[in-house]
Amino acid sequence: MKIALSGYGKMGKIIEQIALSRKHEIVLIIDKDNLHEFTAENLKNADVVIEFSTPTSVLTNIRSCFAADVPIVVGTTGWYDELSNIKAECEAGNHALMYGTNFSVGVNIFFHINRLLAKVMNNYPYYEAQVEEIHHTKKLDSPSGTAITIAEGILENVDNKRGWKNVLVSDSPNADNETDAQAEELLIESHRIDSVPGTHTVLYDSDVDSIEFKHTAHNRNGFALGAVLAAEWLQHRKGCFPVTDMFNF
Ligand SMILES: NC(=O)C1=CN([C@@H]2O[C@H](COP(=O)(O)OP(=O)(O)OC[C@H]3O[C@@H](n4cnc5c(N)ncnc54)[C@H](OP(=O)(O)O)[C@@H]3O)[C@@H](O)[C@H]2O)C=CC1
Ligand SMILES: O=C(O)C1=N[C@H](C(=O)O)C[C@H](O)C1
Repeated sequence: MKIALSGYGKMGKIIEQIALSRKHEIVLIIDKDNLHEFTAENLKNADVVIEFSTPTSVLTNIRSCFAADVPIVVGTTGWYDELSNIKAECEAGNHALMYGTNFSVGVNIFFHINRLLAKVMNNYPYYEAQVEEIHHTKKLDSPSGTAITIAEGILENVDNKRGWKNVLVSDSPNADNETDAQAEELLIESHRIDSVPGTHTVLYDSDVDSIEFKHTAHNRNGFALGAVLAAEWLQHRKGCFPVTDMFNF
């Protein structure tokens, strides 16, 4: 498969290595310094684009792929307010797009079990639910896209929470990390610590005990492999697909 990379940062570079190891070819690499090469003419050489750039550039890049009618796998987070518009444009133009806050197989298993666990916990409302995410200090968005997906999985299955509220916790000893979250809001606590690839925890806390459900990424390889698997899955399809469509849970 001929792959174009949109975004050649931490993820783009690992995706390149994994794609090559799976015998794919990288035919175009777009990053901030060569955006003028993101043209329909250049995209003609690609079977699929894998997009891991920034929340402010992703929408333009998706639309460039639609204009060139090349399938696109979007890993970039922080743009989901626009998802319904992008879905409509994708379907109206008969294009192909797969999106996901997290492409790793382990996290997608976690998403599935998180929903099942929330269904069980709905019978025990004296457990207070909370989501916690820890990422590296270079991360641009907060909360993480993954934490939002986890929160949505809980909110769809419990009756005592309506919407989520994020607090970006400073780990400095003098910080005031108070939150004005209402009882019916699900709290998502974000922490930024040097070089953490991504840790997500769901907590259910009561007066007598707590239950913790946690996913820890040891590195970025799982995200990158998932993105390449998504490109292989999407290549000959049309439509707008969430990454969950790739799994049979
Ligand atoms: N869905 C998933 O499984 C995962 C999603 N992510 C998400 O992927 C995104 C990228 O993550 P990561 O690689 O760590 O971030 P990086 O900051 O390391 O990489 C982003 C790259 O995109 C470049 N860039 C800036 N503007 C454009 C543009 N207009 N078009 C193309 N590229 C551009 C940046 O250049 P410059 O640095 O010069 O600005 C940078 O090289 C984030 O949104 C992150 O949350 C990350 C991991 C897994
Ligand atoms: O920016 C990152 O690094 C990550 N972003 C994704 C997110 O926002 O959930 C996925 C992963 O956790 C790493």
